[in-house]
Formats: sequence, C-alpha cells, structure tokens
Amino acid sequence: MKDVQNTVDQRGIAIQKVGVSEVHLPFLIKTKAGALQSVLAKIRLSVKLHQDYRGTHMSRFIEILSEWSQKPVSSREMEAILHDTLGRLGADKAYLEIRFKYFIEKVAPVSRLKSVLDYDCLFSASLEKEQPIDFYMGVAVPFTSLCPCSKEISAYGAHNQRGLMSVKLKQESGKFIWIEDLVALMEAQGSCPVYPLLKREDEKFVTERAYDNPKFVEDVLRDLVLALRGLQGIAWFEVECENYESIHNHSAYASHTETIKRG
Ligand SMILES: Nc1nc2c(ncn2[C@@H]2O[C@H](COP(=O)(O)OP(=O)(O)OP(=O)(O)O)[C@@H](O)[C@H]2O)c(=O)[nH]1
Repeated sequence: MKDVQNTVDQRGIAIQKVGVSEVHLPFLIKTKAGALQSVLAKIRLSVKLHQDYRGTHMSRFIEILSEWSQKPVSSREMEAILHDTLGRLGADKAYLEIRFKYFIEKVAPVSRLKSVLDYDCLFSASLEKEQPIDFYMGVAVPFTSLCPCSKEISAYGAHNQRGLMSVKLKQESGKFIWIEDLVALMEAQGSCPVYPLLKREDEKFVTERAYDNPKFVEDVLRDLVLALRGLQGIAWFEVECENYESIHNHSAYASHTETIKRG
C-alpha cells in the first residue's frame, strides 16, 4: 500500500503541532491518599512535523495512548508517553494534554456529612529531544463570593454568587504537587467553599461564613496569587477568577500571570 503520509511536501512549512484531539479514554490518576482514581480523560497528543513530510502517522498516537489507558498517569508517566511519542513518530517535539474531572471528598462544615465534588483538571506537557519536560497542571475550583460593597451599603443582605477560580501552574523540574493540595489552597481564598451536600445547620454556617468574609473578584485573585507565591515547587502560574454575578447578567473577571523568582 502506498504510504501517502510519507510522501514529500513541497510547501516548505513545518507544522508546529499535528496529531489527535478529543480522544476519550479511561485513565488512572494517583490520589494523595495512595489510591487510584479512574477518570474519563479527554486527550490531545501532537508532534512537530518536519516540513518535508506530507503527513504524520495518526494511528501511532492512538497506539501509544491505548497502551497507557488504565495505567496511573502523573508527570513522570506523561514524560514517558511523550518520550515514546518522540521515538515512534520520529519527531523533535511532542505535546500531551489530558483534561479530566477529578473527584475529592468534601465534609460538610457542621453536620460532617461527606460527599464528593468534581473539579476540572488539566495535565499538559511538552517534551523536546534532549530537554527536560515542561509540565503544567491546571485546576478549576468553584467557590462562593460575597460582595464587600453590597454588604457595606445595604441595610441588610449582600449579593453573593458562585465563582470559578482557575490555576494553571508550571512545576519545577523534579517537583510534585498533589491536586488535593492545590485545591485546598485555592478553596481557602473565596468567601466560602462550596459543598455538594449541606444540611440546614451547614447552610446557616456557609451563609454566615461568606457574610463574614466578603471578597471582590480582585480580592480572591490577589489572595490566590499570595498563596501561590508561597507554594514550593512551582516556576510559573496563571490565575483566572470569574464571578457569575447574581445582580448582573455578566461576570466579574480578573486574571494574572507570574514567573516565580527564587532565591
Ligand atoms: N496524516 C493524516 N492522517 C490521517 C488524516 N485523517 C486520517 N488519517 C489517518 O491515517 C491513518 C493511517 O496512516 P498511518 O498512521 O501512517 O498508518 P500506517 O501507515 O498503517 O501505520 P504506520 O506503519 O505505523 O505508519 C489512519 O489512522 C487515519 O486515521 C489526516 O488528516 N492526516
């Protein structure tokens, strides 16, 4: 059979990323408690394609990913997958992005009832021949925010809403950060965390907690930046915060990017 992908392309354009996306596979993620969580991973795996080649070999991406499905995946395994990809595709650079929902147990503040909350997570990495891996981890955390201005100027009540804070961070080479630790750090920055299961005594608690801890979207973002600066093992981060305002049909939004300078 003719190998069309391997024929020469005359246009002189190297493609920065080509591969497969929207691949769904069951993957295993290591939990901080020492277990494995089965997740539905949405995957994009791609390589840099030399200008001389007409096409990449799409089937090989699926071959590689299929071998890793149902195995634990963390930064170390991401590097192994990318290393494998470089070799099997004959590429100089490879990229892997895995998006998944991760579940963490939450304990209601007063009743102590347990439930699980889902968090959107991202593992993203690139590997270039002879270079250390670039590994990024991303987590989005929902929270409650209560407006300081509304509290100050109103005779009673204060508008409050659910917000979503997102962090994408680059790990320092050889360092490891648990999703659970990043989530805990992030959840502490809103007016109050959210919980799937709350009884009335819990509802009273979270309502009063948010009222006692009013925060603008800027407050949440700045407190998150301060907390991330204190986190060991990260070289860079990007933070986004969006409050789905309850008094508007639009959101309040803030973002910030920072490279950590050590020593
Ligand atoms: N490069 C490229 N391949 C495509 C495209 N659309 C479909 N294909 C794939 O072409 C694949 C077959 O090509 P290869 O992956 O090179 O398969 P092969 O030559 O049998 O396998 P190898 O011997 O490992 O190269 C199929 O998996 C199709 O999915 C496209 O737009 N570009």
